Amino acid sequence: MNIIIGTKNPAKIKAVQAAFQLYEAEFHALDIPSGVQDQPFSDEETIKGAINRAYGALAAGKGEIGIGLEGGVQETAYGLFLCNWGALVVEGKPPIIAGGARIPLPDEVAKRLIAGEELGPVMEIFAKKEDIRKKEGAVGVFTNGQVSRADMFTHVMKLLVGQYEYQK
Ligand SMILES: O=P(O)(O)OP(=O)(O)OP(=O)(O)OC[C@H]1O[C@@H](n2cnc3c(O)ncnc32)[C@H](O)[C@@H]1O
Ligand SMILES: [Mg+2]
Repeated sequence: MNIIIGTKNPAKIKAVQAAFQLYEAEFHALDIPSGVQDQPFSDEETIKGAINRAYGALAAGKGEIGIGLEGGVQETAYGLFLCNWGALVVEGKPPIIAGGARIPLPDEVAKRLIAGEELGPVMEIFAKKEDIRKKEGAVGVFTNGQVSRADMFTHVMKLLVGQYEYQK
């Protein structure tokens, strides 16, 4: 089975591979645009980005399954929360969707995003480290390394693969 992943971000690729580890699968990672803002600002926009990437991946690569994983933020009465969504698509069927764990962002980070900056670069300044989005992620930084971005996306991927198996 060929699985086309709509990103080259290693934290996301690792999560896809982990969730399909019992499958005889070949993975192909392609840079696919999300079709939404670089910094999605709601669950709905983030879901749309994940679905767009999953269908984009399926269309661009020759495979049976397309995967889209997208990170965003959602405003709430309790602050700006990280949100992450995934989509698994198979030709001719509606997308399978799953969401990831969420935590509030510190005010200092939230303010910069509300002012129009992107989380990736803001995290590099905040944590004084490069490539956080490809490694532990904001979720890893703000949970003291307890849950990395790959861990969080692995959970999303298990929710997707589990639904895919149930619906088969
Ligand atoms: O290459 P792609 O797949 O696009 O990976 P990405 O890291 O840009 O991830 P997203 O597009 O899904 O994330 C949307 C934005 O949020 C940032 N972001 C999301 N989650 C993050 C995290 O855990 N740590 C740091 N930046 C994050 C990311 O850099 C983007 O600015
Ligand atoms: Mg991106």
